[in-house]
Amino acid sequence: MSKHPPKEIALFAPAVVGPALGQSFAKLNPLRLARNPVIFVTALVAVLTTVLAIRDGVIAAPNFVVGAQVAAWLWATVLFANFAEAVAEGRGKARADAFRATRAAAKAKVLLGVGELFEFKDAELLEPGDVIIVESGETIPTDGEVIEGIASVDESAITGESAPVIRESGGDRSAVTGGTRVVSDWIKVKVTSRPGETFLDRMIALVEGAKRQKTPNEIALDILLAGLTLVFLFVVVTLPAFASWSGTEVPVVYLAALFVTLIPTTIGGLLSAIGIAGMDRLVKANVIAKSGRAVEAAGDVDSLLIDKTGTITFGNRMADAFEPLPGVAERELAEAAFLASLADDTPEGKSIVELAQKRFGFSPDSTEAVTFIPFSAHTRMSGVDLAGGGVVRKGASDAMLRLAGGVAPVELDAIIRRIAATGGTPLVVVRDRTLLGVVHLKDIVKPGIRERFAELRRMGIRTIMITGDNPLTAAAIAAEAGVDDFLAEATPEKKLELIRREQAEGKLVAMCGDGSNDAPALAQADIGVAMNSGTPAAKEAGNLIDLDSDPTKLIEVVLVGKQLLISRGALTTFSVANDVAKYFAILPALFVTAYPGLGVLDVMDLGTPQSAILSAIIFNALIIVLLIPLALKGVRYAPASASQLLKRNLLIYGLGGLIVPFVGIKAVDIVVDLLHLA
Ligand SMILES: Nc1ncnc2c1ncn2[C@@H]1O[C@H](COP(=O)(O)OP(=O)(O)OP(=O)(O)O)[C@@H](O)[C@H]1O
Ligand SMILES: [K+]
Ligand SMILES: [Mg+2]
Repeated sequence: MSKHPPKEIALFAPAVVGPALGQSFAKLNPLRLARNPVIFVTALVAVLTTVLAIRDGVIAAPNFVVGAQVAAWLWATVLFANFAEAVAEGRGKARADAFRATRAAAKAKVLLGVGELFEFKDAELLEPGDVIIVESGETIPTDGEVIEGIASVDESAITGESAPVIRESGGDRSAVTGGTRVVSDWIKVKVTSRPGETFLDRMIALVEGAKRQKTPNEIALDILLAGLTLVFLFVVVTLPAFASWSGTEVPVVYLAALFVTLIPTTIGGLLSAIGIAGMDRLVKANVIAKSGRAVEAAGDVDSLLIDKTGTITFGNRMADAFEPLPGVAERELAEAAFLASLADDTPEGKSIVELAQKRFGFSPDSTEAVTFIPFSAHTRMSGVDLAGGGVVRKGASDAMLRLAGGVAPVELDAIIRRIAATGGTPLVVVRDRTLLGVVHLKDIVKPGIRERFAELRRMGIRTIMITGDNPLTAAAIAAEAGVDDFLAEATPEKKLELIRREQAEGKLVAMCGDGSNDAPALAQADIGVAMNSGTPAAKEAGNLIDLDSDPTKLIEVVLVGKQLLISRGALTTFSVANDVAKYFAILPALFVTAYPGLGVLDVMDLGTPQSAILSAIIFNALIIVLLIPLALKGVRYAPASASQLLKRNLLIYGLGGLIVPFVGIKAVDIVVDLLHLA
C-alpha cells in the first residue's frame, strides 16, 4: 500500500533531531563551514578564544573563567547554526527515505517485438527504448510513455493521492512513473529513463537536497553579510588603539566577544535553513522544485499564464451536439465529424466518435482506406484523407475557414457565437472544402477559481489566460473566471512570444503546462510548473513538477515563494536590529573605567562588565536556536501588497529585533549573576 512520505513531520521529531545533533558536529568540517562566511568567521574566533583560554588557564590569568566560557559559547553559536541547517535538511531526508522505500526492485516484462512475446529483465537493466508490458496488479518498473493500451494507475506511492488515475497512449496523459502500480487493464510502455535516473531517483535527490545549490539571492545576501562582517572586523581591531590612548587595556577575548555579537550571526546561522524549509514546504504541497531559484522566483512573479482548458475549466471537453448549417443533414455532419475523429485519440476526438455512434450507430470498420491527419496545436485541426480523394477536417473556426477558403456564412457565425457565449468550444467541420456545420464541445469553469484569481490580484499578480480556442469562447470563459487578460487562438509559438514580450518588459513570468507543445514555453518562463501527468518533454522543461497535476497549484507555489522571501527578509531585519542592544551591553563594559560617561549606555544595568559580555554572547547564541522554528515554519503570510507587508514586517521584526535582546540579555545577566558565572 501507499508508503508516501508523511505530510507533516513534527518540527523537532526525534527521527530528525537525533541525526541533526550528530550532523551539527560533522558540519564543523572547515570545508563545509566555509560555505557560510559569517559562521565560518565565528568558528575562527572560537578557535582563537579557545587558544587564549588555554593560555590563560596555563598562566592562571584572572580572565580565564570568563574567557573559557566565551570560547564555549562561541562554539555553541557555530553548533547551533549547524543544527538549524541539519534540522532543515533532516526533514527532507526523512521524506526521501520514505520515497526510497517505494522503489521497486521488480522484474520487467520486455516485449521482444514478436506479438505478445516477452522476456523478464531486471528493472535496473531497462534501457530507454525498451518496450515493456505492465498488467493489472504489477508495479511499473521505470518511467516511460504509454504507447498502447489504457489502464488505471495507483500513483499514491509518489503523490499520496489514493484515487487511481487513467494513463493511456496519445495525448497528455501518456507518461507513467516508475514505482506506481497498474490497478486495472494493461499498458505497453516505452521506457524513457536510464537506470538510476528515473523520476523517483531524481525526486529523492531533490527532496533530500543532496545537490542543493545556493540561489543567486542567497549568494547576494551572503556577500552583504560578509561585507558587514568585514566592517565590524575593522571597527573591532581599531578599538585597542583608542583604548590604549585612553589608558585602558581591553583583553582580546572581550574584543572577540564584541566582534561576534556585532556580526550578523542570527541570519548567517539561519539563512540556509530558511531556503531548505521553503523547498520542503513545496514538497509538502506535493511540488518538487528542481532548484531553489525557481522557488524564490515564484515569490516575485508578476504575470501568471494559465491554460484555459483543463486548468480554468474542467477540460474534459465533450462533444454535446452536432449543429449543421442550413441545407446539411445532421447525419451528414455527424458522419464527417466521425470520420475526422476515428484516429483522433484526444479526449475531444474520442467524445465525437462516441456521440456519433450513439446518435447514428456508425461503425468504425465500414470506412474506406484512409490517411489520418492527427490534431496538432500548430494547425488546430485534425481529420482524414479518404482513399477516394475526399478530404474531411474538423478544427478551430479560423483554421477551418482558411481551409475552406472563404468568409463565414452568417448562419455559421450565429452558431459559433451561440456556442462561444456559453464558454463552449465550436469545432467547425469541413468536407471537400464545404462547410458542413459545427460540433459543440462543452466545458465548465471550475468552481472556486474566481476566488483564487482574486487572491492573486491582491498580491499584485496579473493573470493571463491562454487558449487555442476562438476569441469569443475565450472572452466568455475569461469573464466567468475573472482573469485579467487573455490570449486566444494561441499556438505554441504565440505562447512563447507572449512570454518573451512580458519578460522584455522586465516581468517575471510563471506558467504551467502538461503537453509537449508546452515544453518550449515552460522552458522560457521564469517559473515553469510541469504537471506530473504530462509528457516527459514537459517535465524535463519545467523547473517545478506538481505531483498532483493540479494547475491551480501555481497559486500555492507563489505563496510558498513569497513566504520564503518574506521570512528571509524578516529574519535579516531581526538579525541586524537585534545587534543594537549588544552595543549597549558590551561598549560600556569595555570602556566605562576610561570613560565613565559611557555608563549612561548601560540601560540594562547589567551586573558586572564580565557578566555583560558573557550575557551578550550567550543571548547571541541562544537566539539562533529560539528562531529555528520560525525559520522552518516561515513567517505568517497573508496576501497583501508589497508595501503593506514591508510596513508590517518592519514593525514586528525591526522593532521586535530592537527590543527583544534588551529583555533577553538582561534575563541572561540575572541568571549569570545568580550562578556566579562571571
Ligand atoms: N482533437 C481536435 N481536433 C481538431 N481540432 C481540435 C481538437 N482539439 C482541439 N481542437 C481545436 O484546436 C484548438 C486549439 O486546441 P489546443 O488544445 O491547442 O488549445 P485549447 O485546448 O483550446 O486551449 P488550452 O491551451 O487551454 O489547452 C481548440 O480550441 C479547438 O478549436
Ligand atoms: K550577532
Ligand atoms: Mg489543450
